[in-house]
Amino acid sequence: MDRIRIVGGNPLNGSIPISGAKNAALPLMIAGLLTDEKLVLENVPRLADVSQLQRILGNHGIDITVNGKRRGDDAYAGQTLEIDARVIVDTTAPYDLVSKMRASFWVIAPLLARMGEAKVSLPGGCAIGTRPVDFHLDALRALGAEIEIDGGYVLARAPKGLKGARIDFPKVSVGATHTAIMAASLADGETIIENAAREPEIVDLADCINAMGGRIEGHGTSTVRITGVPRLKGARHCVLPDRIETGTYAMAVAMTGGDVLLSGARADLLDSALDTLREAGAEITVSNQGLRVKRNGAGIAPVEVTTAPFPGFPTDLQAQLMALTTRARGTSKITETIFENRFMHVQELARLGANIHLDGETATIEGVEKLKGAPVMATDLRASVSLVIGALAAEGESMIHRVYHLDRGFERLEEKLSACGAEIERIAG
Ligand SMILES: CC(=O)N[C@H]1[C@@H](OP(=O)(O)OP(=O)(O)OC[C@H]2O[C@@H](n3ccc(=O)[nH]c3=O)[C@H](O)[C@@H]2O)O[C@H](CO)[C@@H](O)[C@@H]1O
Ligand SMILES: C=C(OP(=O)(O)O)C(=O)O
Repeated sequence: MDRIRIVGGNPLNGSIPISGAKNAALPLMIAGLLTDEKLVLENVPRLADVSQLQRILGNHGIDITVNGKRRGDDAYAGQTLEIDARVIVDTTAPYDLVSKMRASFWVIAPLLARMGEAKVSLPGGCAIGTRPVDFHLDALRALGAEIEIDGGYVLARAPKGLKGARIDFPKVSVGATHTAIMAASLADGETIIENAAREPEIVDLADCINAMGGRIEGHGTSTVRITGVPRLKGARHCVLPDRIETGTYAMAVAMTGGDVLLSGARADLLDSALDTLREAGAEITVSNQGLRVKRNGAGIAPVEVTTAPFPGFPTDLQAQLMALTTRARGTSKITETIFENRFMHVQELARLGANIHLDGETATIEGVEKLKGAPVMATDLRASVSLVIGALAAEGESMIHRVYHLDRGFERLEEKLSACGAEIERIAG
């Protein structure tokens, strides 16, 4: 398994290109199953999760043509995927594939909507929590699907098609909102989704489906109205920039000091996370090139944050913020409300010298003067990058093990950071 070696202490200066968003690219690729025409997706990031989903879609008989860089593209340009789901040869998504990439469970929606049936493995457990799919299944039942669970698989049937309905989620769920929007887009009649997730990736999916001939309104608010159409056509859509990658690198600069342009980043996608970063002492200026992040001189100020669905502080930036606060001038508090086990980075940050106390869903972080490099282990996607942030500021050498977690959601991380002066290298092994 690859490792990443970092020698901390260098400030970050220069420019980091922000890739297309993993959490937008995945539902957009799945939406390709909604039409028998070509869906062309631009600015798709080169990530392990994207490759895994390509394999899963291939299992359904979907052709995906990958166009790499075109003449004039810079080294970091995203890839273009042409998704051709003209023929769906298999409506089963097997355990060995779904268990590797949870979001692939969402194929249940287009398979059911287009083929009238789907047999999809339950995704199984995950490091950060139980992550059930009951809200997804309740939404599909509301749309008229017969749902049965047998042998770890969800057997869904709608031989007469899906019917528009009212869906009221008891709790905000990004994935269940994606599932409901995709299924309702081809249902007969009108669907109203209440307590819908408002994440920018939901908006990106709905905009894409509308470009395919869908009729979705209110996306980005808690109430989404969908008028089903008999079929959807092909379209061309550009994946929006990754707000979590943006926030991650902004926190890295805030941690090490320096001055970096996050090119292609969009401030409107970060909302409360930008406020928190500024409160912590980062200077952030917005331009049409992206976000410029600086931290010179004055240290890191402590913050108190509670994660929440968009537009609240994103749970996917919680681990990164914790790394930043380990060197704040005072005591910070971070409360995680979305997932029940998303503090696994705490023990690893402590190996770097951090002083963190856990009490249920709240972490109290006493800022320390300095961190010291050490061998540490990645436990999940965002925890892994919080260790990178800690190591970038720690004295001496750190070795981060199990970086396959990192490769799920951060494209060319070591290249992007070393281009800004970090002493970082990947050691194959
Ligand atoms: C590929 C992708 O986009 N992943 C994101 C998506 O994950 P995902 O869509 O899996 O997360 P959800 O928004 O669904 O989860 C929110 C909470 O609802 C619970 N829940 C969810 C569904 C369900 O049927 N029943 C249920 O109880 C979950 O256990 C969790 O406690 O949103 C999360 C919350 O913003 C992000 O951290 C993930 O990066
Ligand atoms: C939890 C995440 O992703 P996933 O839902 O794919 O596990 C994430 O992107 O932080």
